[in-house]
Amino acid sequence: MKKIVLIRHGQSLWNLENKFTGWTDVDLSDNGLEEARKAGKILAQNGYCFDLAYTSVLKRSIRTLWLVLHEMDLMWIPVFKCWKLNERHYGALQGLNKQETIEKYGEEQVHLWRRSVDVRPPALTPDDERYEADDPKYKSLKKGEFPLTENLSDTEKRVVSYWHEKIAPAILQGQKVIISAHGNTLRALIKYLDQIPGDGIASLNIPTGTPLVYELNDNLVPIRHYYLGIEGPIPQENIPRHIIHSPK
Ligand SMILES: O=C(O)[C@H](O)COP(=O)(O)O
Repeated sequence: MKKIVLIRHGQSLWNLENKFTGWTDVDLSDNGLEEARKAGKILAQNGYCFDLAYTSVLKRSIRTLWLVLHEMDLMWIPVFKCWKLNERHYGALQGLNKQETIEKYGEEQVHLWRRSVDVRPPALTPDDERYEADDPKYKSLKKGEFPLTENLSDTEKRVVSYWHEKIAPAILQGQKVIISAHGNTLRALIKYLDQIPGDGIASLNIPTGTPLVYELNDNLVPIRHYYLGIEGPIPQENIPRHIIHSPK
């Protein structure tokens, strides 16, 4: 049996301000910093240890990982950063307030943009200042690879390609792995691992800064999964389809 830990970054400054973030490189709020430290403590208290870590190139997930590893005294382990673990690109919604966007376009449209698997938010244009293809953190992207917007399926393709290229081979070699990433990146990975069809993933929201453990069989098929450190009943919207229980 293999065990991996997924963690969505702690609360970011734009989570706090209720703004669409996507690839905007926003840092953690004070609460997010604290969530990340708490996650590290909980993992250490529960006897977890990692050989390798994976994260995006966005500072909210990198800093979350740093704080987790710091609390676990594991800052020395190799950390691999890849844009393929970035949050879903939110196109021209990036920077807009989610509530104001609902007031302007209606609840139904915004829900489709946020949670539909195949609807893309309005695209950025390459002359938009939010189009950051020249940022050095993206110099490894091939021409045309930098997204102007993404739906969850687009995100799933890049996340799953990285899973097969890098993460799965490491797990199969027996490495203990943590992945610090983003709400929609983790929804996409869970959709793939649990083979959740179509919009079966629409109602899943991953809480910030909360370790989600996946136990996998030798073929990397999920056996069960559970959160660490949630006190009280777990809200239904936080529970991936096959969740069984949260251990004490
Ligand atoms: O990019 C964002 O705005 C958030 O990290 C995820 O937002 P969502 O819950 O609206 O998909």
